[in-house]
Amino acid sequence: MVQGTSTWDSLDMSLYWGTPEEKAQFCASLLETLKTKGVAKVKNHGIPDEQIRELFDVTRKFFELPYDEKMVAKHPPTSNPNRGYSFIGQENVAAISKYGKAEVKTHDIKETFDMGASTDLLEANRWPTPSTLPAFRPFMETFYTSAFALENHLLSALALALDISPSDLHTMHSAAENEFRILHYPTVPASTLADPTATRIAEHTDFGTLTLLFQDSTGGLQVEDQQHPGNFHDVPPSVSSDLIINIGDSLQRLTNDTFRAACHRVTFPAAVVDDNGVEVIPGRYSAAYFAKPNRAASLRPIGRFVSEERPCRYGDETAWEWNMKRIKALFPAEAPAAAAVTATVAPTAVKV
Ligand SMILES: O=C(O)CCC(=O)C(=O)O
Ligand SMILES: [Fe+2]
Repeated sequence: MVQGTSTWDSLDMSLYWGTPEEKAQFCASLLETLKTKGVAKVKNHGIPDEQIRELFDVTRKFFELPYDEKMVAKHPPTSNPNRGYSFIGQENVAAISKYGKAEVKTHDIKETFDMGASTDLLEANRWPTPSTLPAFRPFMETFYTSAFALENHLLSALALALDISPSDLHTMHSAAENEFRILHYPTVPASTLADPTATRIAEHTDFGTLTLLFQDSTGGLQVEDQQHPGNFHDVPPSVSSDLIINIGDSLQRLTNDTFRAACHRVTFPAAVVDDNGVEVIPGRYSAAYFAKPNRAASLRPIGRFVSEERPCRYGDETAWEWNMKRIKALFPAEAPAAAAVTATVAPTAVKV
């Protein structure tokens, strides 16, 4: 596979809150970028820089907690409910690469924490002991709310550009049955690069509508070129407050392939020499908010995207059925012993 760079100019979302002409201009460029690339970078999206700085601060503090404390909020050994802390090796995305058909089975070296809406009655969130990190839960809940508001603006922007009713998309996403995940890819010895099965996160598409992603300045995120499949381009970490938007499977289905889900992965950046003169691959933090249709919503393509020339390509599956099908394989039956994998982890400084 070819690796390369690509131009990633950030779209300026302040236009969305400007004059009707400016708004139309932003919506059209968002549509065009997502239609051709499956990914867009956006600045001035309304989530304040200060809140994003705090996001990375809270993320680092959570992952720096002792292992036993993170395990107070532990994710179940199965994919569902997708809530809580997953230790390194617990979830392996290679299992769902190319919809489960990937030839090379890599293993992800990452730890994650997943949560849903505090109003979600089906799946409760799992938190560390409140006294250990008092600011964690309130911050994460507040950020979830900010991300939901931004999701709704982005849905409106796409609806406007597509000339469909924004309220249809809003109704389909009204329950905020989304997931918010923070990720830590730990610092590892440079010798890890010699293992071809080691990676940060294997290539995959996300399952929902849109993913709103923030990354620190370490680098390693890559996305497949939709015009030249098989080629992956770096998504350079310009400013950590820049939002990266990915199209997910559900929006591909709802729009009958007008948008195509962005296949992406996280690879290792170049090794550096640390303060002790040891060659290491620097650690990385990121945060991903997965906006999803309501569980009960059908992913059958919206009528406007179906015509005689473009017959309906997808059936009447609900968002929940699709999610469960995709998520099922993520947690291998035999995850490696947690103690062994955490032993290699050194703290990662946030580089925003
Ligand atoms: O860490 C990243 O930048 C990407 C994470 C990701 O793709 C995911 O969790 O689905
Ligand atoms: Fe992803």
